[in-house]
Amino acid sequence: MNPAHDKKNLVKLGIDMSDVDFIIALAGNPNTGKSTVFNSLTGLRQHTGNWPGKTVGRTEGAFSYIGHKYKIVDLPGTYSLLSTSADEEIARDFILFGRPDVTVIVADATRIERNLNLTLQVLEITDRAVLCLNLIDEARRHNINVDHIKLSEILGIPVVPTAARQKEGIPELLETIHKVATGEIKCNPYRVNTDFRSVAPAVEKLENKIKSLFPDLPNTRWIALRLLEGDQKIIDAVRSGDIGKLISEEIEG
Ligand SMILES: Nc1nc2c(ncn2[C@@H]2O[C@H](COP(=O)(O)OP(=O)(O)OP(=O)(O)O)[C@@H](O)[C@H]2O)c(=O)[nH]1
Ligand SMILES: [Mg+2]
Repeated sequence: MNPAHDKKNLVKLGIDMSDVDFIIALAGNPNTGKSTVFNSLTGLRQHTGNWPGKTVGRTEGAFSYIGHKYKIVDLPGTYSLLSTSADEEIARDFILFGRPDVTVIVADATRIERNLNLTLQVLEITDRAVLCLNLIDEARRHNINVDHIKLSEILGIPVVPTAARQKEGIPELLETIHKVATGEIKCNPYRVNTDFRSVAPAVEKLENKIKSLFPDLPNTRWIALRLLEGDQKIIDAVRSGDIGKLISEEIEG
C-alpha cells in the first residue's frame, strides 16, 4: 500500500484525513451522475437531479473495501480545469494540490466527445485516473455504442461503463478504483504532446523558476504550461504569490 495523496495539502484544503488510507476524487462535467455514483459507493443520499440537485462545493463520504478505508470527495461539475468559475477552481485545486490517489472522471456516454475535453485536462495533472462511462443505459437507448476497451487503450486508463442510477457497473468501478489506488493497475495516460522542440526550453526555464519560488508546489509543469498559454488566473496567482500560499502557510506555521 503506497498512498500518493498529499496529506498536508488535503488537510489545508479542509479534508479530515484521520482514518483514511486512500482518497478518491469524483470529477466530471455537470450533470453526468457524479453524485449518483457517490451515493452508490458510500450509501449516502446526496441530493441528485437536474435542478436543484446541482452540487456546489465539495461533499465527502467514506467507504471500506477489502480492508482499506477510502474517503471519496464529490466535486462540483465542471467543463474545464482552466478555471473561470469558483466551482471550476474547487475541482482544479483539489486535483492539483490534494493529489488524490485516484481521480474518477464521470463522463456522459451519450456525449463522450464533449466529456473528453475535461478528461484530457485531468490526465495532464495526474496519472492515476479511471474513466467512469456513466449513463450507458441512455447511450444504449439512443443506439450509441462506445467501444470502452478501445477508449481505454487510447487513454491509457481503465474505462468502466456504468448506469449508476440502476447501480449497474458499480462493483466493477469499485474494484477498478481499488486496483489503481493500490498500484495493481498502472495507468499510462494519454498526454497531448507539449514536448515540441520550440517550446520545451521555455517550459523548462519557467518550471525551474516556479520551483525555486515555490519549492513545494506539485505539478509545476502544468503551471508553466498555463503561464505560457496566458491563463490570467494562474498568472495572477503566481504574481501575487497566492499559488504558493497553501504550502508556505504550512511551512511558516
Ligand atoms: N438514466 C440514467 N440516469 C442517471 C444515471 N446516473 C445519474 N442519472 C440521473 O442524472 C441526473 C443527474 O445526476 P447527478 O448525480 O445529480 O449528476 P451530477 O454529475 O452530480 O450533477 P452536478 O452536481 O450538477 O454536476 C439525476 O436525475 C440522476 O438520477 C444513469 O446511469 N442513468
Ligand atoms: Mg452532483
